[in-house]
Amino acid sequence: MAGFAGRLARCWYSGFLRSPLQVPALGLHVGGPAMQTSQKDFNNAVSQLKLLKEDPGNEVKLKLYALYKQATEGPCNVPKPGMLDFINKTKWDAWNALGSLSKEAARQNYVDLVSKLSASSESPSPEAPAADKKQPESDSLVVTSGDGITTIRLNRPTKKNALTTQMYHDIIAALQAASKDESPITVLTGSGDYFCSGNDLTNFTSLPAGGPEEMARSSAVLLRDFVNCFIDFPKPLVAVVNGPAVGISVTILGLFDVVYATDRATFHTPFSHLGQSPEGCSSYTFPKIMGSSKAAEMLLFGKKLTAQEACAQGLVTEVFPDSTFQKEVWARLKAYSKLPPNAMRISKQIIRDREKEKLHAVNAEESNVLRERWLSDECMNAIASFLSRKSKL
Ligand SMILES: CCCC/C=C/CC(=O)SCCNC(=O)CCNC(=O)[C@H](O)C(C)(C)COP(=O)(O)OP(=O)(O)OC[C@H]1O[C@@H](n2cnc3c(N)ncnc32)[C@H](O)[C@@H]1OP(=O)(O)O
Repeated sequence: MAGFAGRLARCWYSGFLRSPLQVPALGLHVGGPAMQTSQKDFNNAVSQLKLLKEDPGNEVKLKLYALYKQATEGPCNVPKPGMLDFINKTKWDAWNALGSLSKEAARQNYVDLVSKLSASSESPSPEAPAADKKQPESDSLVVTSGDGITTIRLNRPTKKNALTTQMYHDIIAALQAASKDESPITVLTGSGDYFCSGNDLTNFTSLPAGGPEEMARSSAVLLRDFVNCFIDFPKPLVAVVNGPAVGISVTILGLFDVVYATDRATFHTPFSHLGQSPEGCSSYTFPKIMGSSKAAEMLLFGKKLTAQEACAQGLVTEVFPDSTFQKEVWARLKAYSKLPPNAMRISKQIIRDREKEKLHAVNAEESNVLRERWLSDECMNAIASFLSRKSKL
């Protein structure tokens, strides 16, 4: 795993797994023979955890961390980390939530959990779709060309195609390449049941050396560069919205030429819930597309639209039944891709050029405002709450 995704994974692993795996289980007060057995089982479980074939996910890792601390040190006895220290605060919350659970009970729970994980990693669930298992995390973006269409596919179905920092960079590179390639049409779509769940909220957990301010500054630059690519994209750009869309994956739709959606799709911009503010030029494009009060209901109050509502309000071009969505949409796009490419480009240029300067100014302003928002208590609390599994949209 490379780049930011790799750093992020290391960060979570070092946070949640290093203690149970690498710290020897010292300091346990071993009493009678029953407790010795428990101590031995616990040590075995600590070793067994290293052999797991699959990453158990952050929620489970957090549970393991808390039980390990409780089993080895007893009830949480360290000061609560500051609000900006997301990882350590989340870990502290999990440990503290175990209250006065005895060391013995924590050891037992830890052993039970590891044994459950070992059993399920040996016999994978028959219901799990084979495609999911084949998708390595490093292939988070897949770009293909054929039939006159370049397709940029978000490919993190197990995370609902949430956008990692690496993916923003990869999408920028893919759009730059697509703007110069042979295909007359470019498509953005998603793998699995979601189009995209927006910004990956764990992007904010790996603080750079410059601290939260540097994290906010570099994220604002990345956001601005990312959205600029959509503003400047010179060819017909089509969104094939294969499922629910959240956050930035909704706002950028205002910069697409055409948006096709399955009737399963929903469109959700919960910026206030997250202590954030609109991006993707939506503070300008949404009121223009759907009128100011409908836009306000989405951008201020986080109203989630169905595909039909989004279509009625002009954000979506056409809605298709989910059962025929892929077949109908791709057949139509293949036909459109045979139209004269220069005529399509020039028509897009006339439409877009009138707006370009304004869109760049809006993008720069939205990115600056978000830079401040990301440092606010409202935003920090919302992210910490999602990461500690206390909230979901
Ligand atoms: C640098 C540029 C910054 C631009 C800023 C943009 C702003 C935004 O985009 S705001 C929108 C941010 N997105 C969210 O707040 C969505 C958070 N996710 C959810 O509320 C839910 O996951 C869901 C409603 C999207 C789906 O719920 P469901 O029950 O169907 O599935 P889950 O079990 O929750 O998800 C599966 C898996 O995926 C992980 N995940 C989903 N979305 C995100 C996300 N945005 N960031 C990080 N991780 C996400 C979720 O944690 C699960 O992971 P585990 O299996 O490891 O638990």
